[in-house]
Amino acid sequence: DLMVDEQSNLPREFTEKYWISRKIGSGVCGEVKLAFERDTCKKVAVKTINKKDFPSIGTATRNAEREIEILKKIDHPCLIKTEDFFQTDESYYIVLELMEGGELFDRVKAKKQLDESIAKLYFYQMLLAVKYLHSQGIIHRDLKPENVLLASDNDICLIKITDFNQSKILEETSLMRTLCGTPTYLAPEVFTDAVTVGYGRAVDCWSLGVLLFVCLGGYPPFHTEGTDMSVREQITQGCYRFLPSKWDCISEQAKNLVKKLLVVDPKKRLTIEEALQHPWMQDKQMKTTAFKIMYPGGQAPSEGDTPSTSRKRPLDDQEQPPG
Ligand SMILES: Cc1n[nH]c(N)c1-c1cccs1
Repeated sequence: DLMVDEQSNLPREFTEKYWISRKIGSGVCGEVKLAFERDTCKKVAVKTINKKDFPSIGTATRNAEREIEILKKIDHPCLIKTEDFFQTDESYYIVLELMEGGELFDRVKAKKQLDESIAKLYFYQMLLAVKYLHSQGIIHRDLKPENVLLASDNDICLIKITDFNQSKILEETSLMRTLCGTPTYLAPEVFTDAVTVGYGRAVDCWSLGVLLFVCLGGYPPFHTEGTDMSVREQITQGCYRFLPSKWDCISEQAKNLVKKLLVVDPKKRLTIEEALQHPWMQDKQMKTTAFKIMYPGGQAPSEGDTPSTSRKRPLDDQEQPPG
C-alpha cells in the first residue's frame, strides 16, 4: 500500500503531487477539499471517501478500482471529470474537476428561484449530460441540486453533474458481495435483475423533473411542510402543487415539461430524448449559448453532443449545435 504522510494521513504519492487546502463542501460520500496540483498550480477538488462508511470486501475494492478506470474515461463537458485516484487502508481520495460556482442548491436558495431562461439553459445541459451517461450504461440514481455544480458565479455558466461515479461504485458492492458468494440458493432474477435493471433510466428522468421544479419554483415538489401526506405518499401518488405565488410568472410550456417528467408510471414518463424534443427546449438562442459554454473552442463533436460511442446512432438534430 501507499506510504502515508505523517502530518496529514494522506498518501505520500498524493501529497507529492497535490497541496491540499480548505474544505469546500461535503458530498454524499464524504468531504470535499480544494487542492492545488504542485507542478501546474491547477486548482482541483479532492473528495475523501472513508472506507469504513462503505463496507466493501477485497474483490469489491478491486472492482471499485476497475470502476474508477471506467469512470476516468467518461468525457462530457457537463460531467465532472475524475482526474486522479488514490487510496489508503482507510480511505479513497478522488481528485475531481473544480467548479468555482459551487452547488446549484446554494444558487437556487440564494436567488429564491431561477429566471426561466437560466433554468432552461442549466436544464438543457443536464439533459445532455444524463443522455451521455445513459449512453455509457451509467445510471446516476442520485440527481439533485447538491450534485449539480456551477463553473462560476455568473448566471450564464457551464454546469457539471457530479457523484455519478461513487454511487454506482459503492452501490455495486452489495450486489458484488452477493455474486461473490456461492449462488446455491440465489434466485435467477438476482442475476438478471442486476441493480441497473432495478434502476431503469427512468429514475433519472423523474429526478430531473424534481430538479427542474426546484430550479423554476424555488421549492421542492414533495416536502413535509403544510401537508399531512408523507413525502413517500406524495411521490408514489405524484401529488404536488404549482403554488400560484411562485409559478404564475412561469410559462405553460415549462410547467408542461415538469408535468410530463413527474409521471408516476415510468413507462409513461418522458424519456431524455423526448424531453430534448419538448417545445420548451426548442430555443435556438439558448442552445447557441449552451454550445458556446460547453465547447468554448468550438470543438463540438461532429456527431451531435454525445461523442460517438460503440453503437452507431442516428444524427439527432437536438444534439447538433443550432445551425
Ligand atoms: C467535486 C467538486 N468540484 N468542485 C466543487 N465545488 C465540488 C464539490 C462537490 C461537493 C461539494 S464541493
